[in-house]
Amino acid sequence: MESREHLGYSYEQILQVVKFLKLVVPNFKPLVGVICGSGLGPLADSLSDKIEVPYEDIPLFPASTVVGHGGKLVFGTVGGVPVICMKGRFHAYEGYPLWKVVMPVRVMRLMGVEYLIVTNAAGGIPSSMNVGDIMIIKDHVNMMGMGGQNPLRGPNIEEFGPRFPAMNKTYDRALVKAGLKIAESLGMEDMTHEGVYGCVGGPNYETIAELLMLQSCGVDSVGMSTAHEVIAAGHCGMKVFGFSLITNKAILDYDSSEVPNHEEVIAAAKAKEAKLQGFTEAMIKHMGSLKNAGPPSMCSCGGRR
Ligand SMILES: O=P(O)(O)O[C@H]1O[C@H](CO)[C@@H](O)[C@H]1O
Ligand SMILES: Nc1nc2[nH]cnc2c(=O)[nH]1
Repeated sequence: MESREHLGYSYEQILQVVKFLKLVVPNFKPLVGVICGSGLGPLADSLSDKIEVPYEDIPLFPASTVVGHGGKLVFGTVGGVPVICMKGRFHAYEGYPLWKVVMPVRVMRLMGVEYLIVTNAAGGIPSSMNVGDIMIIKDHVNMMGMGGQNPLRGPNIEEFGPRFPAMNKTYDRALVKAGLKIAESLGMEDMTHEGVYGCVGGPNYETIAELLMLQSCGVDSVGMSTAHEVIAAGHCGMKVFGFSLITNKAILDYDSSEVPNHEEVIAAAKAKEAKLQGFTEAMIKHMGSLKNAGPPSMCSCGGRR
């Protein structure tokens, strides 16, 4: 029979990674997973009792190749809540197949993660969004997925979830509302929006015509990541919360002299480091309080571990 290895890791291979990590952090069961976007690695720095594991030491793990993405898993706690952070994510444009891009999400799930916080740097399309604002993600438009590039392509791993998972409940509504309230309580309401993330393949930034098309599709922030991780997380029954840091304003004017670049993306993230750390910490504590109030009812779309 033809080998199907090129279509993804098997469940056993992912278990192998989990077994390795459980030896490194015995008795550690993370409740919350955090994926740090471009320049957002410092979100992992506020963890207490940190244990850092470089990606290159982890069997089967890809390498981080993008500036502003470290390359380590960080284990620790925030207000007593056990957390695992990906300091550095993987993107399709780095040359990785999407099943490899999302492998760490599945590893997190098997480690015990129930809540996933995805973060990203993104271009802001509405004129009301300014550099340094955050946009809490209520939904996404996955341009890559609609074109057939999906992390769930290939043999379905039933242990994670069903062949045809629903996605309309994937960004947890209660967490979106809690995020808006928490932003307000931290005095961040003027810089906080709620909107739709658009995932494109990259690595080039968008043409003006592409941005106008995304705008007409209801996209508010645009980037080259996140949707894949969210699909994998939804498939295996995690509750997802996400936000974009608006690192640049989408250029919709043919006569503008501005051009987007990765240096401004990293600089915008650096400028908001402390605020974003505070916000993420508060979200993690909130998730911890939900857990203490009772087990989360997992989405019907998966989580059959
Ligand atoms: O989505 P993250 O990883 O935050 O990074 C965003 O910033 C980079 C481009 O500047 C791209 O990788 C884009 O996806
Ligand atoms: N595709 C895309 N990714 C980004 N990451 C940060 N800013 C942008 C942007 O404007 N477009």
